[in-house]
Amino acid sequence: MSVKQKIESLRNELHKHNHLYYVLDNPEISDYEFDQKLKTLEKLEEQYPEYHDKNSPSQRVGGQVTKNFDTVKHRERMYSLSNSYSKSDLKDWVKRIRKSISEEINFTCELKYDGASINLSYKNNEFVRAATRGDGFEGDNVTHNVRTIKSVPLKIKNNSLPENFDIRGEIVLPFEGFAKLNAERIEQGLEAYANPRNTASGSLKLQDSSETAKRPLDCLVYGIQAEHLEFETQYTALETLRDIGFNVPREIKLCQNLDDVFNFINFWDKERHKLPYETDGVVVKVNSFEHQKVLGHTSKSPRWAMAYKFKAEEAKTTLNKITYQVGRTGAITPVANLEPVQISGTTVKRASLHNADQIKKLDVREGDMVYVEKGGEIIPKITKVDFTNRKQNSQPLDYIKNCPECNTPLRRDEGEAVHYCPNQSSCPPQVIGKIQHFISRKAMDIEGLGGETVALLVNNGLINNYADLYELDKNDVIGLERMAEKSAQNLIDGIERSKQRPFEKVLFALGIRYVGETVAKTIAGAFKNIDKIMEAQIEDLIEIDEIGDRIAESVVDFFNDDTNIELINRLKNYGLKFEIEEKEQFSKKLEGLKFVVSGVFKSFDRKELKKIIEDHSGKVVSSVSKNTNYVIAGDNMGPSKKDKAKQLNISIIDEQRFKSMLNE
Ligand SMILES: NC(=O)c1ccc[n+]([C@@H]2O[C@H](COP(=O)([O-])OP(=O)(O)OC[C@H]3O[C@@H](n4cnc5c(N)ncnc54)[C@H](O)[C@@H]3O)[C@@H](O)[C@H]2O)c1
Ligand SMILES: [Zn+2]
Repeated sequence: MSVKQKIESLRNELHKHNHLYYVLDNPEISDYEFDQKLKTLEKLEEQYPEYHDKNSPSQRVGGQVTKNFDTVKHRERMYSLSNSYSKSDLKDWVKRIRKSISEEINFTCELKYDGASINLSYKNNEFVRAATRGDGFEGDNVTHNVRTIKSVPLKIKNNSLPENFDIRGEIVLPFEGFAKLNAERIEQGLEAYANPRNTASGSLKLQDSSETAKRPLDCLVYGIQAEHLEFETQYTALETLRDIGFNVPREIKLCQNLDDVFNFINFWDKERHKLPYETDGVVVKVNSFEHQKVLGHTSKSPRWAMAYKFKAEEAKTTLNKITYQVGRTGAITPVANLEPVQISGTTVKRASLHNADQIKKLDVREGDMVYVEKGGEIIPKITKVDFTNRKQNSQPLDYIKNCPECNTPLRRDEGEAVHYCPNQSSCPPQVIGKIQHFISRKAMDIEGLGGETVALLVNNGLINNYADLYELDKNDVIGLERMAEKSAQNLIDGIERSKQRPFEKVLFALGIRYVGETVAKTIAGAFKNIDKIMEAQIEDLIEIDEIGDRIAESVVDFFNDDTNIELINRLKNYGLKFEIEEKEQFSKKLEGLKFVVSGVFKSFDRKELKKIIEDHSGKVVSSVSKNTNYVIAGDNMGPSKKDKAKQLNISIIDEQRFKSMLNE
C-alpha cells in the first residue's frame, strides 16, 4: 500500500467510526483504539504535507448535525480537545506554551466528564436554547429535551453577566440512573444499553421530550463564552457559575505548576471510580483568559487546553470456559467464564464475547490468558489475548452448531453476526422468555405473576406459551412453590384483568422481533386491528413513518407462522383486545395534567365536568397531592381539599378559568 493509500484508508476508517460514535451512538472500537488510529494518521499527515486535506478527521470535529432537528449555528465555535495518554505529552505541551508566554502560568484542572457536549444559550438571564456540538460550527437544536434536565437553570439569579452568553457543559447520565434504566429495559425484554455516555447522547436526540424527562440526566458545566466577561480566569469563572446556580463539579482545582497537575491526575485516576458519573480523564486548562487568547486555536482544538485521558482499567486473567446463553428471541450469546479478577473495584467473573465473528477476530480460546477491560459498560469485555502465554495443546474454539438448551441446529441469517435457535415454540429459555415479556409491566402488566413464577409454571408443564395462561385453573397453581390460596387467586385475577389491556399493548406483548413499545403503538395506530396487520405486505408496512425494512420483514414473518396465528386466535377467543378502541377525544389540550374536582358548578354537573377533562386528554384524580396540577373549585368546595391545595401551592381555579383553558 502506498503512503497515499494508507492515509486514505485511515481517513475512511476514522470517518466511519466518527459516524458510529456521534450519529448512531453505537461505537465499534474503544476510544483508545480510535485515538491510536488518529495519532497514526496525524503523524503521516505531518510527514507528508502534500496529502493535506481540510476534511480529514484530523482537521475537523468528529460530530455532525442530524436532520431530525433544526440546525443551530453556534455563536462561538465548539472545539474538540487535544488529548494524550502520557505525562510526557503534557510536559511537551507546557514547553510549547512557554515559547509564546513568558509570564507565570497556572492551570485549572477539571475532570473530563464523559457524556455529550452541549451549548446552553442565555439571554437576559433566561435559558433560551440548547444545541449539540455537531460539527463544531453548527449543531442540533435540542432545547425542548434539555429543558427537562433539572440541573439546567431556566432562570438565573442576579449577576453581572452580559445580556447574551453561552454556557458550555457536558450532559451525562449518572451510573445510578443508568442502572435503573437498564433494569427497566431488561424487565421489558429489551436489550440493555451499552454505556452511560452513548445513552446520554442518545437521550438528547429523542423526538419525544417526555421520554427524555424520564432519564435522570445531569448537566456538568465547564465553561462560558461571551463577548465581554468580567472574570479574568477560568477558575473564577467556574466558581461564579456555580454560585449562580450551574452544576460545576466541586472537584475542579487551581494548580500552580505541572507537579500539582500530576498530583491531581494521580489522585483522580484512582478516586474517579467513586464519583457518581463517568469520567475518562482530566482536562488541564491554562487559567488566564489573557493567556488563552494569546495561545489561540488550531483548526480543531484550543492550544490552551489538553485532555489527559485515563486508560480504561484493564486486568489479565485466565479464560476458563466459554459457555452460551439463549435469549428470549433465540439469540445465542457466547460468554467467557473467567478466573475472578478485580477491576475498578468490582470482581469480574464473566465477559461478553458477542458472537462467533468476535471470537474469531480475537482468536480467543479456552485456557488463554486474556485482557479484560471494564469501561462504563455493564458487561466487561475481552480486548485481546496474551499469545505469549498460549498453551501448547490449545485448540481454536469450535462454535456450537446446536442449541445448548434444546439441541436444535442453530441458524445464522445472511448479514447477521448472531446465531439463532429457530425452535421458538419449545426451546425452554425462549418459551419462558416470551411469556415473561408478555406479562411484563409495559406489555400485559399481569399483576400477581412474576418472572420466576412463569419459569415455575413452564417447568411444571402447566403452560407452554402465553395463550395457556388464560386456561390456568386456580387449583393447578395452588401447591406450587410459595403459592397459597390467596396468591393463586391474585394470579388468576391478574390474568383476567389483563383482557382489558389496549390493543397496542397486546401487540407489543406478542413479542415480534424488533417491535418494541413505540413501534407497536405506531403499527396499531396505523392499521387499527390485528386482521389488517396480518394481511399487510412489506410495502404496506414500510409506508408507515419510522417503520423500516427490518421491522416490516419481521412482522410479515411473524404472521406467516401458523403457530403464531393459532396463538392469536386463541387469545381472541379468550377476549383480549385486538383492535383499537376509538375513544372520542376532542383534543390533547389537557394532556399530562391532573385535576381534582370539588364543589358544585353552575354550567355542568360534576360527572359532566370529569368527562370534559378526559375528553381533552386530562386526568381526574380524587385527592389532592403534590402531583395534582389544578383543583377546580365550585361552590361549597370541601375545606380539607382547599387547605391541602394551599399548603402544597397548587392552583385553585374556578369553572370560568377552566373553560378558558379549553379555548386557549
Ligand atoms: N470509539 C470510537 O469509535 C470513537 C469514535 C469517535 C470518537 N471517539 C472518542 O471521542 C474522542 C474525540 O471526541 P471529541 O472530539 O469529542 O473529543 P473529546 O471528547 O476527547 O474532548 C472534547 C470534549 O470533551 C468534553 N469535556 C468533558 N469535560 C470537559 C471539561 N472539563 N472541559 C472541557 N471539555 C470537556 C467536551 O464535551 C468537549 O467537546 C476521541 O478521542 C475518542 O476517544 C471514539
Ligand atoms: Zn434452543
